[in-house]
Amino acid sequence: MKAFQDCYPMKYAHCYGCGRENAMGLQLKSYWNGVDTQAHFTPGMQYSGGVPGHVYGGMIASLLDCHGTASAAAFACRERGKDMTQEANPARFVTVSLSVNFKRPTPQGVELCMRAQLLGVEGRKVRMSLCLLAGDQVCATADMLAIELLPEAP
Ligand SMILES: CCCCCCCCCCCC(=O)SCCNC(=O)CCNC(=O)[C@H](O)C(C)(C)COP(=O)(O)OP(=O)(O)OC[C@H]1O[C@@H](n2cnc3c(N)ncnc32)[C@H](O)[C@@H]1OP(=O)(O)O
Repeated sequence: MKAFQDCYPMKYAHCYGCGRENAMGLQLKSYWNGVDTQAHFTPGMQYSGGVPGHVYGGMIASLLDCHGTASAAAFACRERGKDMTQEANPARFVTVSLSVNFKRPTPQGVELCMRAQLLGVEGRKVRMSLCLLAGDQVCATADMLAIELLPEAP
């Protein structure tokens, strides 16, 4: 299965969190999971928060952010009757609003799962509900609004 991020046009494939062209980045990969989407990632031990053994909150937000923008593109394509992974030049979305609710400490050394659920598509705007799990524990949830870049965007 092809990851959404592997379909990004080259000029938008340099994101620290999910760009396939960023060798120093996290290179997050997102996929369909039924009608929703998901991604998996295990942060390195250097991404600790204030207490050893727990993941830094900025990393949690980054994982939700990058899974969200990729999911926005996939959801919007689907709403338009297309499959993002079959598109030569799919739309690229960016985050304009991300509200993270940290529910409980996120353990280190565990594979994390990020999921996105579509709330609605309105023109260039995609609203989603996201969550981050460690095993079956929901550690964080988020509401996100992503906007489709115009073709003339830099
Ligand atoms: C980034 C460069 C490439 C970068 C490409 C790299 C992609 C990497 C993505 C990785 C994930 C990220 O971290 S993204 C990085 C963090 N995000 C950013 O840097 C985004 C910064 N913002 C922008 O560049 C701009 O605001 C855009 C491109 C998103 C939108 O500008 P625009 O194209 O001129 O569109 P604009 O008319 O302003 O807005 C379109 C519609 O969205 C609504 N809208 C706009 N902002 C908001 C908002 N904060 N909250 C609610 N609604 C909003 C407007 O009311 C309007 O609704 P209506 O009137 O139509 O109803």
